[in-house]
Amino acid sequence: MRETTLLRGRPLADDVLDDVQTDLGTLRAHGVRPTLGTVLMSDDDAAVSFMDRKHERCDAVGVRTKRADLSPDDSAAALYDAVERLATDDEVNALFVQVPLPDHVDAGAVRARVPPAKDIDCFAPATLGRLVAGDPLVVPPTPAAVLKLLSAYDVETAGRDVVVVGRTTAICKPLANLLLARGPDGDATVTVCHTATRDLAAKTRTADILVTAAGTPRLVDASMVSPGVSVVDVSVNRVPADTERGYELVGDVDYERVESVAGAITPVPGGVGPLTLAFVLRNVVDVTARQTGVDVVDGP
Ligand SMILES: Nc1nc(=O)c2c([nH]1)NC[C@@H]1CN(c3ccc(C(=O)N[C@@H](CCC(=O)O)C(=O)O)cc3)C=[N+]21
Repeated sequence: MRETTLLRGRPLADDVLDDVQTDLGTLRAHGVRPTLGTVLMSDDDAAVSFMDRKHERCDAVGVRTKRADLSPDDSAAALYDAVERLATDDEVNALFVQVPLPDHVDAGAVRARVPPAKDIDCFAPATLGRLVAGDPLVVPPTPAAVLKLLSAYDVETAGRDVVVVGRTTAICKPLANLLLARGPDGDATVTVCHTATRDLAAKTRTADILVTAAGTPRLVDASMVSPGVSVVDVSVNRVPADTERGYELVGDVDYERVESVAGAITPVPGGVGPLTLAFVLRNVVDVTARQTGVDVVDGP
């Protein structure tokens, strides 16, 4: 009987957070306590909950936070102001703008206001550009989580065919570029699929490694993958269900059916999600260390 490897994110997240704690201790010894500024412009339950979780995590490890929450009906100018305030606040080391933003705001105008030195998500054009150029200042939390899962479970990327389903600037574009880069965690042949892709199944079947970040429950069924594929399901979709919370969390992959075909697969929840959160903290520590000139273990 072939065993499918479960690509669990939680134990890896604990390891990342252990290092973060060590490095926060080092920063404290130098009189530095990082502050994360966050911006949210959504009243979607999942978006608010992700933001709450980030702040809880920061509180738990002693990272200060400044939180700007806006209503999706607020003006674009109110958003630019909120970003500008955190960008120019000397107490704020790290800045995180949660996406998606409402359609009536110019995302480019928001990106332009994020100082590269405070950027933990490659949200500013300069930090995303550096990543694409092969010289990243930071690696965004979700792509970092995907690469960590692959390397920790010895899923080789070099020379292998990776199919990414989704084309977001926050996740898929940086991830595809990192997988494409020369060197460890890279050297892959990368195909990026999206809503206009013809015959998605024909593409996903070519994958040695399939990464889904489309936000569409049950998009990928067992007929769409080849035996032995390593599946990293990034999406954490809430679907209505007869549970206490009124919903359950599922990825883009039909887990029950695909699991029996795959060689390795992430659980949802408990896969990429917890590790993403840990890398938010990792990046807060790294940008703070860089700004203050303190050497930390995993620093830049
Ligand atoms: N600029 C930006 N960067 C992001 O990385 C980003 C974003 N915007 N917007 C919103 C989405 C959502 N997201 C999640 C991260 C972790 C969990 C997570 O930890 N999920 C747990 C379960 C959570 C639960 O139980 O509700 C898990 O997968 O095990 C969920 C969702 C990051 N996002």
